[in-house]
Amino acid sequence: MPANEIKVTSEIGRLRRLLIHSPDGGIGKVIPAKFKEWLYDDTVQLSQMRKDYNDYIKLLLYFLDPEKVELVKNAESEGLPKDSLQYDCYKPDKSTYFNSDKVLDSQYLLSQILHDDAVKKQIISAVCAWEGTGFRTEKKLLSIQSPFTLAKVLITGILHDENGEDVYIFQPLPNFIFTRDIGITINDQLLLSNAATPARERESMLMRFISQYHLFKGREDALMEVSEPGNYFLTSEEDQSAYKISVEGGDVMMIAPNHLLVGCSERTTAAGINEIIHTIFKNNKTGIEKISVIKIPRHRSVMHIDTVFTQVKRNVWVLFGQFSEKYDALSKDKAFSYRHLFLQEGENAAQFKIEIYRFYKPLNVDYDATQNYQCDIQDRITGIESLLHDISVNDFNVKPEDVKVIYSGDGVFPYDEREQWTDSCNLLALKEGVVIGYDRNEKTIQAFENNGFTIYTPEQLFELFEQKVTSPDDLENVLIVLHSSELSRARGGAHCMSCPLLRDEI
Ligand SMILES: NC(=[NH2+])NCCC[C@H](N)C(=O)O
Repeated sequence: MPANEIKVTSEIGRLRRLLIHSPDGGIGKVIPAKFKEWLYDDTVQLSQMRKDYNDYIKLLLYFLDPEKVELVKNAESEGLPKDSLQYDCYKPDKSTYFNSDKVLDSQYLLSQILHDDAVKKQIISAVCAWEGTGFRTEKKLLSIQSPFTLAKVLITGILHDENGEDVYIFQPLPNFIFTRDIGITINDQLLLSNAATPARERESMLMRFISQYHLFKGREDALMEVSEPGNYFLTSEEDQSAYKISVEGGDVMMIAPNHLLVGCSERTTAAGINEIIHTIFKNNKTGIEKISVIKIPRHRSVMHIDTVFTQVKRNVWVLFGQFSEKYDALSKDKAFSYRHLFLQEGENAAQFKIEIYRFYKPLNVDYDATQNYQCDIQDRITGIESLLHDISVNDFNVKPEDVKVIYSGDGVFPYDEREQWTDSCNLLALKEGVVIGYDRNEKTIQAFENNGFTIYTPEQLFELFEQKVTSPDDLENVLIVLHSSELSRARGGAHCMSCPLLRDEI
């Protein structure tokens, strides 16, 4: 596998390379007054979160880069109990960092590109301009010699000053652990995010640099961006809010080689989706021929579609049952311009109304030559289960009677809602049928057991791997449950904490 190979054509093919970010010091500085703005709902005990996240990394290494497992095991056993040094092997700025080319930390990649002086200047000016800092701060940043330290400062916003004290120079990025949201691999192309809120805009910016100067170096034309048109600033405030473009990766799923799912949500706007549809259909290299758009309520509890459902196997899904079509009474079709499609019916989250539309790539049309091409909505799908059935049957050749939907909290109120809130529906597939979730979602876990899945904690699995009782290749129908009391407080699960770069084809 070449060290820079990037290609994803499904949500469940065996995972080979991904981008993550270990919880950094910025998370330990989140304060209640900033919850709303920084998209947190609670403070987090950083030390515990790190321990639980390290299990996640170790698990990823067992599956993706087993040679590095020895390294982290040795480092862990050398450290004294409770000695934080034992965890240094997980930190991208330490000399003992595990440094895998399959489990990549965005902070490490950032430090790599900061070795180049011209890139360093460009990134510092961009970040300082964006954060509105003065020239003094810019000079201070330029004077930091170690790229590893600088990468950390650019992410945490915390500088260790001359007196040895931590000072804020700009806001931290406590959501950078959710690498899912900053970019989406579509075949061998990358769609960059355009964050919905200022709290995450610096993340989008850093990802732009990381992908341009590292992941896609020499292949920059594989990067897709969506942003407002140049004359956007001329439009009225009202139009600006209607045409505002934002796209976050939790709303985009590369579900099958020719099929993309896009959520219209609190974070991804209708105008953003309009741009995605055109950008993707114009780019033949994506291989995408159909795009299904799922409109969910604009509500914090379901900020992206991956908080509502994720795929487990070709024929198995996990879904938040309150969004089941059994609860829906869809209105009759109307004629629409899809740009306004999702804004028509008000944004009353309490209605919890799901709408699904499918767009097909126009055939025999020279997309480039056709300005303002309108692609037709060809299908309207009645609800999420119908969509999931359609994908299993038509994209994966599953027999209709074999499709299974497992519900959050086993579909029982109030567990469905409680567990959806702590990411019961947000699972990451390491391979088909082997997924990572959270241990706190007990009723959902029970539902998985009832459907023939075996449940393991990371420790149990590490033990079984060590004793060679089983191996990542042998596992089938398994839900691995991470300790989650702290991780879940940041409001994202394993799906959010991963940006897949390479998966085997299904
Ligand atoms: N793909 C996801 N569901 N990401 C979850 C992001 C959670 C983060 N606290 C935010 O509000 O932005």
